[in-house]
Amino acid sequence: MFIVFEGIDGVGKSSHIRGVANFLAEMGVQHTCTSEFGNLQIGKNIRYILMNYDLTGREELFLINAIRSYHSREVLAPSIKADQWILMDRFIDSTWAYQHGGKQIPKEVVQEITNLIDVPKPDLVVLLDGDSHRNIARDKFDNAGSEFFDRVKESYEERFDSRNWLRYNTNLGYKPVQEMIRKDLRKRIFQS
Ligand SMILES: Nc1ncnc2c1ncn2[C@@H]1O[C@H](COP(=O)(O)OP(=O)(O)O)[C@@H](O)[C@H]1O
Ligand SMILES: Cc1cn([C@H]2C[C@H](O)[C@@H](COP(=O)(O)OP(=O)(O)O)O2)c(=O)[nH]c1=O
Repeated sequence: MFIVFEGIDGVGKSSHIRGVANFLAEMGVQHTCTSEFGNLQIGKNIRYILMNYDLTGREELFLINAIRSYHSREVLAPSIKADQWILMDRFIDSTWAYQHGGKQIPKEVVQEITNLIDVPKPDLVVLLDGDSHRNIARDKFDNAGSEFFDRVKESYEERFDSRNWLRYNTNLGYKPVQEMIRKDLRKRIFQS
């Protein structure tokens, strides 16, 4: 089961991934937690570039897809082969939300670049929808202002697919949302 957590910066993705990882450990489900910008050193370097250089949306798109392809080969493919559950912090829908929605790169351009790389499709996307809990003035994306984030949120809405997306209102607080996520995943554990 390949699960991706999506949502704006500071909405609680890392916290909920940690919670779900603990839950899977309790249930005896083999799993791995990963993200393109956080797992491998090369990804951390790319994140540094993204956060500290004034890149155009297209430049970001190329960089992100390069690391996406590499991370997929190095982390996703072996985990899938080993039949592990994957909990991933952001994936392709972040690119739709940030580079298409936020930075307003046309759909066709995002689609064309995305088509060039071969990556697995998530079984489930967990969309965390609510306010950011991060000190907003901290980084470049936050400085881009609330209109940027409104467009990011709108793009997530456009991408929402009721077939394999679940949405949670994080403004209800961490604990109730984590409980809802666990309840929904429990069904899937017993199905698999
Ligand atoms: N529901 C919540 N209420 C209050 N603070 C929260 C909540 N969820 C997360 N946080 C805090 O907000 C910050 C950002 O959360 P994090 O999980 O890192 O978000 P993301 O991975 O989406 O950027 C962390 O300091 C975290 O402890
Ligand atoms: C994966 C991805 C992230 N990003 C952005 C979202 C974040 O602002 C930034 C860093 O990602 P990340 O480290 O996941 O941020 P956070 O923990 O704050 O949610 O990169 C894109 O613009 N496009 C993408 O495809």
